Amino acid sequence: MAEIALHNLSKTYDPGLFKKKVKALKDLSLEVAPGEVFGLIGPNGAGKSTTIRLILGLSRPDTGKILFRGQPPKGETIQRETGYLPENPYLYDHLTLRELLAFCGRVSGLAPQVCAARRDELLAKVAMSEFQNRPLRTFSKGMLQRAGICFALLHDPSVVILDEPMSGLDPLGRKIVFDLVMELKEQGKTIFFCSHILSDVERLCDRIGILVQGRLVRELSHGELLEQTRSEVNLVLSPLNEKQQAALESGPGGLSRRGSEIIYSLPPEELASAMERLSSLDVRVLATRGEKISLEELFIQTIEEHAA
Ligand SMILES: Nc1ncnc2c1ncn2[C@@H]1O[C@H](COP(=O)(O)OP(=O)(O)OP(=O)(O)O)[C@@H](O)[C@H]1O
Repeated sequence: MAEIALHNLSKTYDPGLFKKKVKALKDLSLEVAPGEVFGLIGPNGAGKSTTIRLILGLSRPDTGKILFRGQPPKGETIQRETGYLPENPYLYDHLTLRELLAFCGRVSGLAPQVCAARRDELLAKVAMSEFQNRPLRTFSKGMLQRAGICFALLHDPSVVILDEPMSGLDPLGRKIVFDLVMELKEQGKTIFFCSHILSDVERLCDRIGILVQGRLVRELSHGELLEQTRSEVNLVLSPLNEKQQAALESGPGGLSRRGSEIIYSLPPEELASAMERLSSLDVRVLATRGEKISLEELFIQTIEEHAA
């Protein structure tokens, strides 16, 4: 049974009189299995945070349903079972980090000794032990992010939902959080996260969904991603006439357009014969691109294909 199942969710925001309604999600369906790491990626405004808010019951869908372990989620189940890091954690400014975590432990019903042990462990992991007695209003963006991570994980939730966990972190902070998420994955936690840092998504996720303008336009398992991003030579070609295009389309490799560029993609072993074919067709190669399609390129291709 799926840990989280979203069935045909739609969500429209109505910003008020004379303002255009925003269709943030359109018929979104996806499932996250227990112990799976699911990465939802998409351009700004694609609907990622909206999806998270719906999963957590912080906002209601217009249509569709959400199931948590096969049941409509109840507030206390979500609170107990999930840990949530929002995109911009809003934490109580006047508390110190230590006070915040003590408060969080009490609300979650943790015994004081358990809470103290979890607090010390998490603070050490995100390298924040030395700042625990400082009020949160004195924290930088990256420090708040690390504090938010401790807040989300203190009660040892089985499902972890992270909205841009690397936001505002320096390279060392990013590595710390990356390692922490990897550790959660190894512990078998179910993780749902959104990030614009695609190299992290690629390394951490068992499955990736690409959201464009509120629609899930592509879903890939890690294996499918490796297959998609296998080695490939991308040649940027001079403009093609119909005859040249037809000749190239009938041979190995694929033609696609990226912006104004015409790209001819083929496996490296086909390169020599392709160059001969291009020369005989009088097609010029303007540039040769990276030999591996990165998730970044796949992401941009997908957005260009689906953006209206
Ligand atoms: N409370 C709101 N009222 C009106 N429109 C909203 C509201 N919240 C989000 N939106 C709109 O819904 C769409 C989806 O927003 P959402 O925050 O889910 O996108 P996102 O994918 O998380 O973007 P980002 O990557 O920039 O964080 C956007 O067009 C946004 O402007």
